[in-house]
Amino acid sequence: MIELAHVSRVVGGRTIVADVSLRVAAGTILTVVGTSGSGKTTLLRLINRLVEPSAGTIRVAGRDVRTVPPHALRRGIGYAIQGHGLFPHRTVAENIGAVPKLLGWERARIAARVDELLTLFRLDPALYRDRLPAALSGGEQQRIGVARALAAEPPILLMDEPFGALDPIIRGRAQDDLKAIQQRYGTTIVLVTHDMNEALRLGDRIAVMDGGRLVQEADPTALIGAPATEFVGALLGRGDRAFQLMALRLVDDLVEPGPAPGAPIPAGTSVRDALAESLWSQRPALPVSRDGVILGRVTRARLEAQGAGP
Ligand SMILES: Nc1ncnc2c1ncn2[C@@H]1O[C@H](COP(=O)(O)OP(=O)(O)OP(=O)(O)O)[C@@H](O)[C@H]1O
Repeated sequence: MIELAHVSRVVGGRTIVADVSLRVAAGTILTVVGTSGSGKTTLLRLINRLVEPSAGTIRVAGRDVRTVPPHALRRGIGYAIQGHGLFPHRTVAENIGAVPKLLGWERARIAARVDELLTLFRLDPALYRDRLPAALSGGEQQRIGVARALAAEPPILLMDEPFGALDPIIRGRAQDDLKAIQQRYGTTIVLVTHDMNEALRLGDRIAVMDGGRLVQEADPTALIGAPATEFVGALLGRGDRAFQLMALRLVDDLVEPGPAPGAPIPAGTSVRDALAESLWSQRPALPVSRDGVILGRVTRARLEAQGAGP
């Protein structure tokens, strides 16, 4: 668990993080959004002691971070940043294996972990293991940066715009991969992003920063349904909120008995994608299947109702 209590950071007389208190429960994802310069990166860097607070207390797994030497603290906290920060003269395998090597892992264990992570990020180990960062695309470098942060299976992962340079398709996949990894290892993640849809999709909870202050911290449905301030509403984009809600919900709970024409959509499809398919294919009801078996149908009326406000 990560706990911030009344944390501030003042630089040159300017308050860049102002009296922030929040908790990130173990095994959950907190996404941090806000305008440029609102203090998001600083908040992240306070957690692994890349910068020190001017006031307040930060606890990681119950320990005040001031009592833990920074290098020891950072061994248990993965850090992935935009621009990835890869070592240019080391291969992909050496980059990913850097922290495990520091921790004294055996070579075979490091090699196995490198291959496991490359596979997880859909990069063929045989093709990528021995390349230098310069021989990778920007998106590949970014994925290696995230793989490196995950290498020693840290219980906590701090991520600063980790998917910023990725195209929308790879970005969507990288988000899915991150969710899968997080669920598999029970990692606690704090992720800074400019992208509200990314924040809603990944966050168990979302923190909204404005001018160094934490203006709201809530789960995605509560944030969309009841933005605390005008600023949060504007950041969400009022015109999108029905669709944002629909993107969070799955068709699975809306399936009813009965027939529907055409190709089925798989269980696990979001309400938003199902509605889009219903509109596009001009079908007022769609069959829903799981593993090739038809479960029933979902009607457009039921899909539409999911976009209603509180
Ligand atoms: N060492 C420093 N000295 C002076 N000002 C700083 C320092 N570090 C950060 N700031 C200022 O503090 C504010 C918050 O910076 P921070 O990087 O945390 O914002 P951010 O929300 O992550 O912004 P962005 O989304 O643009 O990356 C900015 O106005 C920045 O210029």
